[in-house]
Amino acid sequence: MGCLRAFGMTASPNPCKVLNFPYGKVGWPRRVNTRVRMEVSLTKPDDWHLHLRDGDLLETVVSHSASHFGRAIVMPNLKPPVTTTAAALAYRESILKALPSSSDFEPLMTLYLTDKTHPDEIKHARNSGMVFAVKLYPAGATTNSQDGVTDLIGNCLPVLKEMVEQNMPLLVHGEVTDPEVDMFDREKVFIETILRPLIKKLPDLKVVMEHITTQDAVRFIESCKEGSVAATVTPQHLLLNRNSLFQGGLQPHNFCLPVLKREIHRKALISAVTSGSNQYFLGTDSAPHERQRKECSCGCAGMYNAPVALSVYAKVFEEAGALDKLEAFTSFNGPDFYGLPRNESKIKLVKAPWKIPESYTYPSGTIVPMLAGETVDWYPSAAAI
Ligand SMILES: NC(=O)N[C@@H](CC(=O)O)C(=O)O
Ligand SMILES: [Zn+2]
Ligand SMILES: [Zn+2]
Repeated sequence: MGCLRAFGMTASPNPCKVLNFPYGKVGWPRRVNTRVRMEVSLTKPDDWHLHLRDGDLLETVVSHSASHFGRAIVMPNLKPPVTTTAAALAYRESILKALPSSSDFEPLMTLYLTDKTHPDEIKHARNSGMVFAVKLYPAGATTNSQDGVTDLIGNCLPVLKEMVEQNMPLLVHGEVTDPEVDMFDREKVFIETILRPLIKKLPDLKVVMEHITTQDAVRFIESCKEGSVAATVTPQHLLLNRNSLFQGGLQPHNFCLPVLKREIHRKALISAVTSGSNQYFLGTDSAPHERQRKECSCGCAGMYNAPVALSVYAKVFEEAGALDKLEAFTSFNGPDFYGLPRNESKIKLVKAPWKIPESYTYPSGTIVPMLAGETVDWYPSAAAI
């Protein structure tokens, strides 16, 4: 369990007072002064949904993830997509090469499912010991999904059956692509027309519904078997609603897919992740795009949140009075679902103001992080306790 500490900044024989969870019952230390500082100690979190890209952008972004996270499920939507185990292993090597030499960050690789993926590829993936899941992008749904699946059951049933055999999870971008369906309803329609029938047909398939955004998705996850169907939730879908796309003018850096939703959906996500259910875990969906590709007439979807993700999750859980539930979400539920060991090392989150950089530059461009230039309350300390 996480450890919450509060300590005064004035000299005292015992400046550090450790409070037991739930801290709401224990209350604050008596000698509260205006400069009380809080820390949360967490088992090192993992990121179960991450876009690391390639080339020089990879070198810039990977260190941000590696400084806070132990492992990450690395999404395969490169150009060309990572469709084979051989390509996944080569991508893994380039990620490891891009890491700072002291880092023990572990990339967990995935395959990009296409209409043509062969069931043998799933066996190779499992035997490699380095590939942990297969990602479904409905063709046309999101960034680099042109090679995605056009008819899941029609074209991929043998592969899905092999995934059941190999206990290989299917990670789902859960939106329909029919242009007739309203942008804000695409997740809900996907659940009813694709996901529910899929799970009925293959009840033993492990599925992660990625980056859920709606009350409908929460209800769906609740209706499914624990340990078999789970969901990742991003910082942006917990912190922002769709108003933030238009606040003071069009805000391209708040555009991601699935698009931000109404406040009732954000509230449903907060209730879900703070409920204590083990079906939800951390997946940032950190998805950097070069600044010009977001600030243009047809901007890309994706928010670069790796540097701020833990600060945002901490804020959301704190405001919900549920800091005691944070560690399961960040560090336990994900590895438990994937059948991997929990991390052993710790990180700490310090409650202290931290101004987010306006941007990060890399040799061929600039990326703008989520909450650029704003100040957040929680600061993830890279140092292990
Ligand atoms: N989330 C996004 O808006 N974009 C992601 C793709 C994805 O996860 O759908 C990207 O790779 O840019
Ligand atoms: Zn997606
Ligand atoms: Zn993604």
